[in-house]
Amino acid sequence: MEASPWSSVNSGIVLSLLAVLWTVVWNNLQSLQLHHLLGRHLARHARHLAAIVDPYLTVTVAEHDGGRMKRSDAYREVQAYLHRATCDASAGVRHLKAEPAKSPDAFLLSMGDNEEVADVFRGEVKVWWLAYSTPPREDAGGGGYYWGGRAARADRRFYRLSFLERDRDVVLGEYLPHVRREGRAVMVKNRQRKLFTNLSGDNWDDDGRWCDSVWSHVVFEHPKTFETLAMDPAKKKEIVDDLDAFRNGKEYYARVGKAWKRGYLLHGPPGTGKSTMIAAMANYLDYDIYDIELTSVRTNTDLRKLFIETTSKSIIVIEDIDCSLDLTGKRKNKKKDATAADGADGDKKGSPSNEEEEKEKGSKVTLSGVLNFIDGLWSACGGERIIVFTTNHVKKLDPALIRRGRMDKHIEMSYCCFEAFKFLAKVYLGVDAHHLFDAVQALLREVDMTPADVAENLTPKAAGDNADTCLAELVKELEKAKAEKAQAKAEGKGKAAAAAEEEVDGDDDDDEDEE
Ligand SMILES: Nc1ncnc2c1ncn2[C@@H]1O[C@H](COP(=O)(O)OP(=O)(O)OP(=O)(O)O)[C@@H](O)[C@H]1O
Ligand SMILES: [Mg+2]
Repeated sequence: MEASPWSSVNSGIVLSLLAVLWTVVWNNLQSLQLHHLLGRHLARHARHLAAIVDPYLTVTVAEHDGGRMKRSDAYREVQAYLHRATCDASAGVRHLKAEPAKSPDAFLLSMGDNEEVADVFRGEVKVWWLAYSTPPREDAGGGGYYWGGRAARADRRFYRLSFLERDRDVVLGEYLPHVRREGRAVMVKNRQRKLFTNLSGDNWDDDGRWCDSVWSHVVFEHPKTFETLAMDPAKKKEIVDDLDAFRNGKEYYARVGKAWKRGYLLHGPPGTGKSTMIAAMANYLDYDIYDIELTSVRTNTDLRKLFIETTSKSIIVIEDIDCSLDLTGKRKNKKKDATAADGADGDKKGSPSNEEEEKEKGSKVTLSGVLNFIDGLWSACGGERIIVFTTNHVKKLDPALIRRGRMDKHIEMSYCCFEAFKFLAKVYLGVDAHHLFDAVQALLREVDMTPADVAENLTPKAAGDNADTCLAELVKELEKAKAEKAQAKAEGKGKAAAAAEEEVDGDDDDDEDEE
């Protein structure tokens, strides 16, 4: 049957009328700001319908983009960028999420799920940001795209940007880079320094969600700065200058083709300020600290994972590296095993002993794992990282571990010198000079006392304590230490003499036996 010519004319008219009607309704919706009254939900659907006559484009920013182990920087930057718009009452956001900000009393607020805010760029380009989440992927039972898998089992979160097709070039070419730049600036302003540890595998992430990050953290609030760190002023200046050169060295490192990282080895007796120096460095540079407990790292692969999850502008610390693992031994064993395995007989010589098998059950991190960690290919990821090792026994360490290029700067933290003492006296007691200073200077030449012990003696303990009493106490302690040293020396001499005498006697006996 042939269709009536009227029917096509009629349907054409009806469609045109509907389009006109819709345009009128939509314009009124916007001008009357009805979408506040009707609710965000309705407005969103209205916009989708409007796309029929004036199409919209969208850009989605995922919290974890495919295969990424870390949270996407872009997502965090968008979140930070939208902070102000989110808090603006006129935006009408009703459900907010809060996370700690830099100041102890403040929060960084962001949109809750299904909330939307509008933004205007250059006064003419209007865009809309929607926050939403989707349930976890079906296959997110185990490892997932994030280690351990628990993060993969959490809801997946996104921001969706909608804009008119006619604004495509401005939004993609200018607006989005603007959002990232501004977001980064907000993040820097609100940044709280953090102290990370690998001791616990589980923790709450920045958005208050439980996740399987290899790091857990607390806010880093150590009060020590270079202003309160006692050491030879020239040495201190050298370190501060070195840190400045590193921080400002992005172009230099790129020019010479080196990864933007620097290794420091802090060595010296207990209580000489190695850990304190790390805190002062972090405060000076405004970097996070990642404190690695190496004995809790099971394999070299886990060590690499730890490294990948560290962020730029951070200090990665391994304290007491000599005690952490038998790093020197491992390398030698490996060589020995390899030699044995290569040998023609290839029998029991190459197989590890029971004792070694026991050891293998614990941490399997090897020296080569640590060397790779410091300057392997992975270590170049991210940039702007300082790696610090501390040790009380520098001679115990494998030379490969601390050679220049890996540990670029070796800093010896020594017993308290007179300069450091004067510094502590100023900080703790507020005095630049005192009649007991000469006595302290003379005693410090003869006795080794750590800055930690000097500081302890200079700390007022009772209500009436002042510079006189504290300095007198310090002199007393130094004299006591001097006497003990003299006694130990005398006893040592006595023992050595006795041993020598015994040896002579023994020799006589041997002679007798021989006879
Ligand atoms: N150079 C210093 N200036 C100011 N205070 C210091 C200094 N050295 C140590 N102290 C004080 O002594 C205490 C112990 O210092 P710290 O923990 O840094 O020593 P360390 O060298 O790391 O010791 P260890 O080898 O046992 O880890 C700290 O509380 C710190 O305040
Ligand atoms: Mg320490």
